[in-house]
Amino acid sequence: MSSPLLVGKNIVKNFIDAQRSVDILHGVNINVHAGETLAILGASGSGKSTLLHILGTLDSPCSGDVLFKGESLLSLSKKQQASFRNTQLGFVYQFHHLLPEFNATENVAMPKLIAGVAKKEAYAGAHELLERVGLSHRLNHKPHQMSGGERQRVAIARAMINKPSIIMADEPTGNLDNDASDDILKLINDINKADNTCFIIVTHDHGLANKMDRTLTLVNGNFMNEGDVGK
Ligand SMILES: Nc1ncnc2c1ncn2[C@@H]1O[C@H](COP(=O)(O)OP(=O)(O)OP(=O)(O)O)[C@@H](O)[C@H]1O
Repeated sequence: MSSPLLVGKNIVKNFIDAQRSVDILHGVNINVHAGETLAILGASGSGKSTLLHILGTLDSPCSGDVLFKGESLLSLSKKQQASFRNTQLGFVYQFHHLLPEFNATENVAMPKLIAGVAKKEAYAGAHELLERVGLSHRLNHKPHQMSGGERQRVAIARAMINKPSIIMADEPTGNLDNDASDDILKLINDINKADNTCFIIVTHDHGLANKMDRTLTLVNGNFMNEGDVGK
């Protein structure tokens, strides 16, 4: 078995709530392999989003470590973590988080512009991806001029623009009807097969989860099937 791309090691997370410590993650271990699709399930409040944020360096654990290709991400400076996120990760959220005043092309190009790529090249890349997600007729539309499913496809195109090895998605179909959810699922599978992009998806949607290579369920701060180390 190849060594994992991303490892969460003994991740512990507590929040202080009304002066009382609330334990969310109790030493979670997870190995994620290049090119796999993984769903994280669990009841509301079980810590799925918290774990995803920790794996994506958007939040810090109280103890434990996160390794990417064997290197600790927690020992990086905030600036290095931001650069890691920009180049290696893509994020997709339930409510797309597109910038409302920018059109689809500009939203998709944004991570490239932030990485210092010239506008012409960034926009060309954005057009190519928007075409790939079936939105070549929506290049100049702003988020409010698009349907929920279209907005989510723009968010996926934005997550792909810097060719990340991992896309992390938090309830990517949470706000969509069945047809739009099926389109997103198909898109995720197409991208995974074509580019070998790994997907880590937090979801309540068992239909979506069951189409992933692997599902892990958080219960009482740990995975029910802990020890499952992936393909
Ligand atoms: N910044 C914070 N301060 C205090 N408590 C927090 C904070 N962030 C999350 N929590 C708590 O941690 C628990 C886990 O939250 P999290 O959002 O990770 O759960 P989840 O499994 O993703 O839930 P859902 O499925 O409802 O989105 C919740 O009880 C939440 O209230």
